[in-house]
Amino acid sequence: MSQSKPSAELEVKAIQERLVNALSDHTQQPFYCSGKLKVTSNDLILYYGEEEKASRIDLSGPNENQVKALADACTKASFGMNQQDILDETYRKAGKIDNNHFALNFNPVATGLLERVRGELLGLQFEVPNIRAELYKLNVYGPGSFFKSHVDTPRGKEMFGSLVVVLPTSHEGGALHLRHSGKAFVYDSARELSSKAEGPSIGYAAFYSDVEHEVMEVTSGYRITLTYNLYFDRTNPRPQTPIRDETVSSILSELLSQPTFVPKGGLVGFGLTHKYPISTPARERLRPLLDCLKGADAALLAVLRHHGFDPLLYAVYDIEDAVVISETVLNLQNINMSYDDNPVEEALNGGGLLIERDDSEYQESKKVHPVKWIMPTKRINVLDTFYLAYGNDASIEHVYGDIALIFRVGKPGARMDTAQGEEEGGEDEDGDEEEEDAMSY
Ligand SMILES: O=C(O)CCC(=O)C(=O)O
Ligand SMILES: [Fe+2]
Repeated sequence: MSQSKPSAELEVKAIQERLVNALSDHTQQPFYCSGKLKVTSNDLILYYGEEEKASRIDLSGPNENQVKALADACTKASFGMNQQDILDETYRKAGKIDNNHFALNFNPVATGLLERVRGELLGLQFEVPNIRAELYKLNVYGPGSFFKSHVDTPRGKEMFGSLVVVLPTSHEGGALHLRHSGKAFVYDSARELSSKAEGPSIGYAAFYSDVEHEVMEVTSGYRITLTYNLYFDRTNPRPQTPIRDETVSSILSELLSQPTFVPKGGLVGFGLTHKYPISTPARERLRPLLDCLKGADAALLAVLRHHGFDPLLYAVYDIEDAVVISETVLNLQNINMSYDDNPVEEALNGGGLLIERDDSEYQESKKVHPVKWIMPTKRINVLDTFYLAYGNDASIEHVYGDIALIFRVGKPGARMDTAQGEEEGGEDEDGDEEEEDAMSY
């Protein structure tokens, strides 16, 4: 039965690796879905205009003059940069009509498109939440139009993605390039819609909000799109008993049964696969985002809860020689970096918990609460805190941040006994109270 220490450690490492691989199977789950949907000509009648008298165009077979008139009725589309609305045709060249100035019969619920996106994008292996789509804009990409690489500006915590509907007007070019976690996909709407043999169809692509995307230049014709923001729908609650992932679950059990895995009890952390919208200004609690996790992250949460753990979301900050985690977003911009200030202390006073410090004095004083990382998180640099460079619209409400799911385990054999769990650093009588505060919900 007894294992020598090095081989026990190797075994723990191997189990951890298997756990990461099982979770990355979920990451293989597509970050997008796309396709073609048959519609009726009635779905494609568009009315638009800002004045009393609206124009009408049948997008299932418009003539050139009609499309040109629609393009002329558009205003220039802007994009968000550093929380400002910017008009810059070297970055985005396209026309737009805001959703109060047009009406189209097409309905993503009635046509079954939303249900299709829900199944294809959110997957069927585990809890699939209800979703709703909010019409955002109509865009016209004429010859020479494009939209360079960006991520869409999140509008609220429940927003998890975007849906682009491409209407069946002839065009060439204008392919949508999608990139996420080192993977790329191209949705070529021109090709998707080139065959009109089966009657009118629309093309669609839906993707998670943290997916970088780009519309290549339209070389001829007009690419006309509707964009929708996709939200989790809280008014229709998610199922109470999430379907958990058996493989991830059994590897986690195996890991927790290893006596050399977090032998004194302590914190265990997983960096998340997706990015999530974080409210600004700071001090926003991250906990409500637990209901909005996507893909592999949602699968992980379901498994941890099934095991009886109650993980929380933390922002992870690199500050000087320390790493601090916080359950609220820290207002790091207010932390003055001048030499007589102590930014680490300030972060800790602001509710942070110290998890690493390259200072032996600290290690000895047991103020460090180490996290055993199963999946490392992308660390946030103190100077560029949660920050959005390019979006599709300016927003001061939400920006994207990297966060981690962290939970406490007890000693081997008593993993759920977290109240008596000691830090890896050793016994800590008075430190416990302080740490309970920081970890309290
Ligand atoms: O038209 C598309 O395919 C994407 C448009 C887009 O990225 C946006 O409007 O933010
Ligand atoms: Fe976009």
